[in-house]
Amino acid sequence: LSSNVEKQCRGMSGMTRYLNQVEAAALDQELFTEYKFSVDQLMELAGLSVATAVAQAYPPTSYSSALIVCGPGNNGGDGLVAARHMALFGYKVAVHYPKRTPKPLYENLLEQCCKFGIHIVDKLLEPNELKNEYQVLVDALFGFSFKPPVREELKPALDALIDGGLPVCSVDIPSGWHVEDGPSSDHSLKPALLISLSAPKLCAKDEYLKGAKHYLGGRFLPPAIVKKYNLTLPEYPAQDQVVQLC
Ligand SMILES: NC(=O)C1=CN([C@@H]2O[C@H](COP(=O)(O)OP(=O)(O)OC[C@H]3O[C@@H](n4cnc5c(N)ncnc54)[C@H](O)[C@@H]3O)[C@@H](O)[C@H]2O)[C@H](O)CC1
Ligand SMILES: [K+]
Repeated sequence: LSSNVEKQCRGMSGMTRYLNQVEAAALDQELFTEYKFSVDQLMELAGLSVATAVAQAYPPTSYSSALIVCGPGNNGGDGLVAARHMALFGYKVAVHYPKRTPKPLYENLLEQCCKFGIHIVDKLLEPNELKNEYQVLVDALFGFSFKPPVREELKPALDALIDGGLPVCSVDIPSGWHVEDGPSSDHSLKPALLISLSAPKLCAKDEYLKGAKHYLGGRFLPPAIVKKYNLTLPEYPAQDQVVQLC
């Protein structure tokens, strides 16, 4: 880390207010009920910011082939959106989406992925073989609604992220981590990059991230929500969709 980034990082962790799980869900709900956003709107901005942060940290010129592991909820939806934008950014993109929720929102996003030439991988390679196909992984398995422990059916997807030996970019929450208490065992996911969406949750504290890069994205919060939740967020540079915290 350059000394500038270190200073910024230390400064951020001192001043940032991290959300707990209940606050993250309440803020999310308020955006839909009080501020009349649709899920699609926010998911598009969230997914675009994920793709942007991944491309800044792991550019397609060096990390040309990406696998995005998507879960059954909105975190997985962010992954499907990010996949499409990453394809536009020049990555060769594959998506693994083992547990699909039958809702038009996700079905449409998946259809768009197919139409953008994204390869849908039904059966994953063994974790030790992933390196032969991909250079970077995106973890869109679980977000702020995750309750440990991971159910059996999604363990292989999580193990691929943990044991793949590739840089993992986690969307909002490193999958398998407690939203507030961070990693639960020595075999927890160790992301190389976390993209917090709208505001960091407690598990994004430096003591848990241990040197991983940390970006904030999801630039869509109404000023009144920032005030109500007493959020202390960094300024996004100019028109950027992401800001690097660490
Ligand atoms: N306000 C924002 O910043 C926005 C964030 N977005 C993203 O949405 C997720 C939260 O989405 P949600 O649908 O509430 O939940 P998850 O995706 O975290 O997961 C729910 C999904 O997972 C299953 N599940 C939960 N626990 C387990 C378990 N132990 N084992 C297996 N499966 C589990 C559960 O059954 C559900 O199916 C947030 O993090 C952001 O990424 C929005 O995109 C936009 C607004
Ligand atoms: K995740």
